[in-house]
Amino acid sequence: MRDPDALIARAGVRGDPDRDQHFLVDDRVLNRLPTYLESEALRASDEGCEALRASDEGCEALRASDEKREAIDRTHLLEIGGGTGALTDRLLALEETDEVTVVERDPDLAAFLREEFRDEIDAGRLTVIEADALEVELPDFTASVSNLPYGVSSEIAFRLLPERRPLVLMFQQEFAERMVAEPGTSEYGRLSVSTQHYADVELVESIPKEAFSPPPAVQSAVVRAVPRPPEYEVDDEAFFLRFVKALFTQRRKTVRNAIRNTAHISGLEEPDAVVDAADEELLKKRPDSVTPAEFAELAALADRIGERTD
Ligand SMILES: C[S@@+](CC[C@H](N)C(=O)[O-])C[C@H]1O[C@@H](n2cnc3c(N)ncnc32)[C@H](O)[C@@H]1O
Repeated sequence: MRDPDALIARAGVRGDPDRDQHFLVDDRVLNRLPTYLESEALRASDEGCEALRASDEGCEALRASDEKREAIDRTHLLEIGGGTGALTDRLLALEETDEVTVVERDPDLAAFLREEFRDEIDAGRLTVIEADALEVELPDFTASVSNLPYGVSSEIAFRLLPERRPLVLMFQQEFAERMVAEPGTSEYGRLSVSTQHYADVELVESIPKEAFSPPPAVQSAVVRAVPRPPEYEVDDEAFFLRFVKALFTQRRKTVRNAIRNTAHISGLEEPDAVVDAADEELLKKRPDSVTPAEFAELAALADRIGERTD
């Protein structure tokens, strides 16, 4: 494996925090990141699963995870923000990976990646795209592992999640906690509902600042997202997400008042008609204790009888 500090030295750069450049320099973290495309039990088995095998429950989990491993297609990995290529190198080393595509906005870093990985590019295993990840046409990737530029991590995540591919993404810790939060917690909000609409998400590891050069201001965390259909029906996804956004602008209010007060955001002409028809128990709740399925139920009702303006 290429040494991350040596890559930075060869590139002759210093990460610029103003351009979201915090390079991973901890080998153990770099080596672990691609393994999050596998389940916990499987990773444990790779690290020596004797203890796991000793318990029936563990062996059951191991069998289940073997099935999951089959299901995750790692043939074409996408990395957003290649930097000096330390993670790229680990992705290229994966047995099942035929192809890696890296998107890097910084022209100097993109040029360095092309030089450093010339053999892999010539072999057709690596493509370096110099572009803004918010604008580039995404390739037909099967999964993504990325240490995201924090300034635009939300926008990038919501470009990737609708692609419905397995994702292993690094975020700021607090953002990651909000993505995976459960109803009834202080972290639960629009971000949790929107994220969990697309995937089962899990915060798999917190990463200290010292794992990066230069260190960011706050701790980071890795989120694994495995796509699945939501457990509820949504006819109009854009309206569902807008309705959730609207209600969470009033997270301290009851759902009843939140529906009435946010018609300018949700686009409902007749919010009172929705309130009159909705379940009383649900109307008494506050948005931060409403489950995604309950939001979907309310959004479907609003869509049917709320007379949308759009
Ligand atoms: C946190 S660093 C990660 C670098 C490398 N993958 C690593 O783990 O060491 C984020 C990288 O994204 C790049 N970047 C910042 N904004 C970007 C954007 N909008 N589109 C693509 N790349 C971007 C930065 O230049 C930087 O190289």
